[in-house]
Amino acid sequence: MSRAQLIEQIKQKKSFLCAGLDTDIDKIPEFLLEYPDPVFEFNKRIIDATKDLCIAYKPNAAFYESRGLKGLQSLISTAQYLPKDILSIIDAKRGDIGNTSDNYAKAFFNEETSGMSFDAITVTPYMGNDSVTPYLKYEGKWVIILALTSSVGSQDFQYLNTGDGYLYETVIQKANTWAGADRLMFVVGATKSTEFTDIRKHAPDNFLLVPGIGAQGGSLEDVCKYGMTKDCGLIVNSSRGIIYAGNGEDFADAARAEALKLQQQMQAELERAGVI
Ligand SMILES: O=C(O)c1cc(=O)[nH]c(=O)n1[C@@H]1O[C@H](COP(=O)(O)O)[C@@H](O)[C@H]1O
Repeated sequence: MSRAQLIEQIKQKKSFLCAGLDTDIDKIPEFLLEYPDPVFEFNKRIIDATKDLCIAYKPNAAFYESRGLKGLQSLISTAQYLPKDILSIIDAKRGDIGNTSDNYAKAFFNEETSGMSFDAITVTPYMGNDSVTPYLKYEGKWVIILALTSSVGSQDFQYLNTGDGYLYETVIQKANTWAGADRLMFVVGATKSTEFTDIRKHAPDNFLLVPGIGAQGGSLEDVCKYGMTKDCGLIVNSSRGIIYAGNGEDFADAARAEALKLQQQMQAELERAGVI
């Protein structure tokens, strides 16, 4: 998906909401366990109920890989079911030497070999340039680099002072020499809202994938105040807050109600910033 198509989706839906499909088989409503693939059935109903409100979906690979072959099948079915006009992000947080990254890229971007063709992948920057460029060989696909995460452990490395600012700032500056804002995004946790001003100095045009609202305590209002650009520039994720909003037969309606609340707040922020 191109940057222009992403921005068009945001304007059309008046939303920059990403629903995180962190689907845990132990947390889904019990009646779904009778279906041949309960996790896919859950995802399918969540997608159907929220697709007019979301501009992205982000399955987190861990929740699928932990179930072995069955989990992989749920992920492949989900990847194939996701609407083509909505940004699909595989949250895999990969990072390795070039030929290994080539294979991670094949796994998530090459439908012919793996059955999956996501639009974007989350990548850790620790191994540098040659660990990231293999993903960029795929025309039209996005790399989303971890910059400043929502985790408490972000203090351990990301805030190390390099003598020229924090390490996360170096990550953003360096990565922006590998590709443009039409191919690269950065992950910045919603719990880091005051740092968004700094981040925008290094990444004025990049879209930022922002997890950490809801369950992790980040504020949507602050993220928008410090991080929104004229093109919106934000994709804000909520996983547990949406998908586990309900636990009965009507779980998809409950998920929709939560997504709608977020979309309405997002619409107000987009109007305030003059994006729409
Ligand atoms: O890359 C991510 O998406 C990510 C980065 C980060 O800094 N913090 C973070 O929570 N995430 C992911 O975002 C999702 C957050 O889920 P909830 O806290 O349930 O909304 C999970 O899939 C996390 O793995």
